[in-house]
Amino acid sequence: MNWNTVKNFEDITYKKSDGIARIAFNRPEVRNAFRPKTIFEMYEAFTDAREDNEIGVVLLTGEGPAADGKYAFSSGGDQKIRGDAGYVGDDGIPRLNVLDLQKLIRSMPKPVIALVAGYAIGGGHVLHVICDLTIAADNAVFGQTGPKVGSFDGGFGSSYLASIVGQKKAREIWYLCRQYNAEEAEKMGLVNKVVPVDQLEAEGVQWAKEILEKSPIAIRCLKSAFNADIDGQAGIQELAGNATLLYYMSEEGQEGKNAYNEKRKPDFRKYPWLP
Ligand SMILES: CC(C)(COP(=O)(O)OP(=O)(O)OC[C@H]1O[C@@H](n2cnc3c(N)ncnc32)[C@H](O)[C@@H]1OP(=O)(O)O)[C@@H](O)C(=O)NCCC(=O)NCCSC(=O)CCC(=O)c1ccccc1C(=O)O
Repeated sequence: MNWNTVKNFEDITYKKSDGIARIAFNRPEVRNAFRPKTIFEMYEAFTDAREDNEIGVVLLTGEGPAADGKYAFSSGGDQKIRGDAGYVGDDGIPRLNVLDLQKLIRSMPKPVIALVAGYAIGGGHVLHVICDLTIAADNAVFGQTGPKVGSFDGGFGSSYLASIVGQKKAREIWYLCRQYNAEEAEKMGLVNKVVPVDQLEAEGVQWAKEILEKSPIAIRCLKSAFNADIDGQAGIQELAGNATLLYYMSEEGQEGKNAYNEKRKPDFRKYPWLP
């Protein structure tokens, strides 16, 4: 892929090519742990990818390997800058802003594919769970550490995880804080495919290209439909937003707007009441 850098950030890399955005954690020396700045940069890149009409799929990954040869997707919140009420950045304010990123990935109307090489641990694990699809390298390691380090994710990180791997397995993952290899992850339905680490990006690009051949509106409606059942009112809002979008695009919907602007009564009688 001939990636073009969109913008130079400190904690992430952000590139685009041919309908695909590639966003990566870039703190390999701490296994791509994230601090508030990392998440602000991620949020900016994801927002740009969402707004760009040319982009249909986002790949989320981690730069690596580190100097010691090890890979990481992300090891979660940076414990070295964790204060008494959250992760503390240069402004001294404690935050859990990864929750905003989770919501953006979940609700943006484009598929996000996690490409996991090495560790996907803690809040890093939760982020791959939230992505639409996950492709793992054969060296990938998955797990939650919350109850070991004084943290937990009672939102998507537990309930959505349980809807993927089942209640028993999700409780095992959180209560025992074990690590699972790529083969085990594939067996429990946590990842879509496992490939050799040197083929990870090519595989992700191939999956993205296959999606790009499909109908954008069909894919966005499917994403919100898959989300709707466990996202409550927010899920219904997303799904209904797509119905409104399609209605706006119809002649019937436009008749209402045109009649208002032309100061006349709308003529909806010409549209059928379909069975
Ligand atoms: C990932 C490991 C298993 C890798 O082990 P190993 O290969 O042996 O490497 P190390 O020598 O341990 O690490 C190398 C180097 O990196 C530093 N480092 C690694 N991870 C972190 C980290 N998370 N924070 C800070 N620094 C890290 C490590 O200290 C080493 O540097 P030195 O200079 O040599 O010290 C292993 O590293 C490991 O277990 N890491 C910790 C994993 C972890 O516990 N992560 C935090 C989980 S909690 C969390 O992520 C909360 C997230 C959150 O914000 C949240 C809040 C509210 C609701 C939901 C969430 C959410 O979950 O998203």
